[in-house]
Amino acid sequence: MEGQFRTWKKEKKTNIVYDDVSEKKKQGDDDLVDVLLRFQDDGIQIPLTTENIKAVILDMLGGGGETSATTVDWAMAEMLRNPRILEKAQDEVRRFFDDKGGYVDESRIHELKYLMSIIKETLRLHLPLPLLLPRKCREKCEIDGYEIPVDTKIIVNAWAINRDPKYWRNPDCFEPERFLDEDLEVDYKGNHFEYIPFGAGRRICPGMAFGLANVELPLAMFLYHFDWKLPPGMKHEEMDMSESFGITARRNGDLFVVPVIKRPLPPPVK
Ligand code: HEM
Repeated sequence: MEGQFRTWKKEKKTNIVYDDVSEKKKQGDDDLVDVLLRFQDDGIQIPLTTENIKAVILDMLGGGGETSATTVDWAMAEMLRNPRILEKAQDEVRRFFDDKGGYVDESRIHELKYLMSIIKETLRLHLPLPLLLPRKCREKCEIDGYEIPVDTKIIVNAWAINRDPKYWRNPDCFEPERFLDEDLEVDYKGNHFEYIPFGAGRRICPGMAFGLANVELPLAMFLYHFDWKLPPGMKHEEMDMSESFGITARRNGDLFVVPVIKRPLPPPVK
């Protein structure tokens, strides 16, 4: 960021940044950085350094962007591979938002039970951080007869847990319906150790609500406004669903799809 800033300075482009900031100030339009800087100025109980602010922004971009984007990509890929699921999800989303004048927004999005179950199933099979994050053990403990000394680095294989046949019927199949079953009460909050896409306990992902919103809204919009087709010659049952290794477990290769507009954006409300 600082490098970019220097380049801008050389090119005398910093005015763009300052103009934008002062324009926003005029409009009283605060973003996250404005709020954090205000906390810094006002002096809260815990001092907030500029380094802290930079770290928060880095966490937001690093932790938040790739994880949500990977989830949207996997959900779309799974639906395209399973046209029955895609059609059922589109029916639900279109019925719901047609009644609201064609505006897809977040209010009451959680009433879309089938879409929510697709997202849950996507995060069961394709959790973006399959090994969560490495942690250090603070106290000596014993797990399954193994003694774990203090300071041992712990890696939790959440990928394997989320596919364990002891807890999941047809564990490797993409079956969103399993989450509609009222007997299967699992949520994201780390209360059910057989399902931990966001981790669990005091180090559970702090961006969970934001991350889910970043997945729910784009998917609802994609499904509502467009029909989706695979490029000519590609068969849905032949799609490559293998994973690659990186910051997150993305699909191997990019997803190529052909969107067909079905419901254009309605004119803005005056
Ligand atoms: C679908 C979206 C997301 C998924 C699946 C996800 C998943 C995870 C997982 C599995 C962990 C490790 C938890 C553990 O070790 O027990 C984690 C940690 C973290 N996540 Fe997320 N995350 C998502 C979105 C976000 C967003 C949007 C943000 C920020 C805006 C974020 C910020 C963080 C941070 C800062 C940590 C480290 C927390 C700590 O070490 O105490 N995540 N996330």
